[in-house]
Amino acid sequence: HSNENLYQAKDNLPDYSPSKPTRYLLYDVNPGEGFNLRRDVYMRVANLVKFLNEDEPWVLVLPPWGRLYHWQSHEIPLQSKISWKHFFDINSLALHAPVMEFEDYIKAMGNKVERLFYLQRFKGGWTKWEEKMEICDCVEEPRYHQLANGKWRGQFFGYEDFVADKFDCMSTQAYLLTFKPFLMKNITARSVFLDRAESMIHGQYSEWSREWWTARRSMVFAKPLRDIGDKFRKEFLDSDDISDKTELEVWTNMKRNHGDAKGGPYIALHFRRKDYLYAHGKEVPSLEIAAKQVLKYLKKYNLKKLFLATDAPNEEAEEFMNILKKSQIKTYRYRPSIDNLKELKDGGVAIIDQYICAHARVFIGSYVSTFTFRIHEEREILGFKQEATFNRLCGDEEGEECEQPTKWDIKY
Ligand SMILES: C[C@@H]1O[C@H](OP(=O)(O)OP(=O)(O)OC[C@H]2O[C@@H](n3cnc4c(=O)[nH]c(N)nc43)[C@H](O)[C@@H]2O)[C@@H](O)[C@H](O)[C@@H]1O
Repeated sequence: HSNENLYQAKDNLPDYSPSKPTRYLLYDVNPGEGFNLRRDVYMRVANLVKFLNEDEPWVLVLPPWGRLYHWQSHEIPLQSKISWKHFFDINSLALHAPVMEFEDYIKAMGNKVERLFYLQRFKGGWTKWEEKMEICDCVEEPRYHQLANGKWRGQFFGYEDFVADKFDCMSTQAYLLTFKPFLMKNITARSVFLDRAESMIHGQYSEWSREWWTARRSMVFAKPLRDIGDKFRKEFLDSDDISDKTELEVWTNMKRNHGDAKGGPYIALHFRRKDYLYAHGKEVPSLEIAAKQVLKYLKKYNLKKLFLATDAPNEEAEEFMNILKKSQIKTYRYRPSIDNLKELKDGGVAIIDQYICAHARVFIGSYVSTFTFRIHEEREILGFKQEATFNRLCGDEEGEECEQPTKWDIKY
């Protein structure tokens, strides 16, 4: 492992037998999926690589970010080929499983992968759950095509020269651990690409939540994004880690109890709008009713400031803030300049929003939004009381007593 671009925590890795060369696992996700579901898929693939490393040296190649449906800022150039270090702290990821950026993989192994598998369902679906996987005909038209030279081309994150030597569709209905014997025994390729990796199932959550949380805890946000979040907290929200009791440690040493964290003197709201109005209309309140609910929380916790994270168009956000203003509530939003936006990109801004939400005294989220879920988890890691975290806005028709989010306990 002399490659300096391979981030790995040395004391986290077993002694490899020198006879086993490093193998590489690459993956991608259904193009329609958003940023925060992709983060969940990462946790599964990272755990697969972690378990592979118990027997063989494997490195997880991080799929570049880009071309996500929700990244709609047109003021900045096409957002693609963004490396992971832009959003996450790579050294923290590497304390969980060996990882490397895609660009570094290309430098080491060239513009190709040996085997490419397109994960798909079984034809005809299933009636009873049983674990199985099988290389077979493609159920749907795959998003890869063969070139005259026999190699396979596909989207590959916008890397136009990248190819696969061999392509197969593979029907799977399996937990991630079942992929381990397949990768170790059934195939010998040094590099393997799993597309549609979201179909890989983590494992039964009750038994597996510790493993899931370990991977989750390693997903620390990149330092420059945390710094911007901290600056905003200090400047506008009277919030800092010492008074809020939210100091970060290296995640492997960090273990907090519910109630250890206090949070800054503000309430944070993640108000998902746009496509959510169509996808979950019943559970998304009108601006008026949302403001009413927020006021109730502010009163209950005796707070005056609201931090608003939202994907709403600007005019809609302004309208919402004006409603609250009538009740003397000042609402803050993180709004980067165009230059900052160019640097941070939509994904960086989303993370700063999540980071600030994670540090609030009380958080209110949006119904079944993975953006909200990742904030819940961040707050579990920091050690907030659960009643300060697992709250959501209720839809107008649902009434104020609507069912609140499931408490997703951190496990160490
Ligand atoms: C309806 C479904 O919603 C699912 O989204 P959901 O789980 O909320 O969460 P995500 O998968 O992250 O997708 C939502 C995206 O919208 C932007 N976004 C949403 N809320 C905010 C916010 O408060 N601040 C900022 N800065 N950006 C926000 C951001 O780019 C984020 O990644 C999608 O994954 C599905 O594909 C589908 O569209």
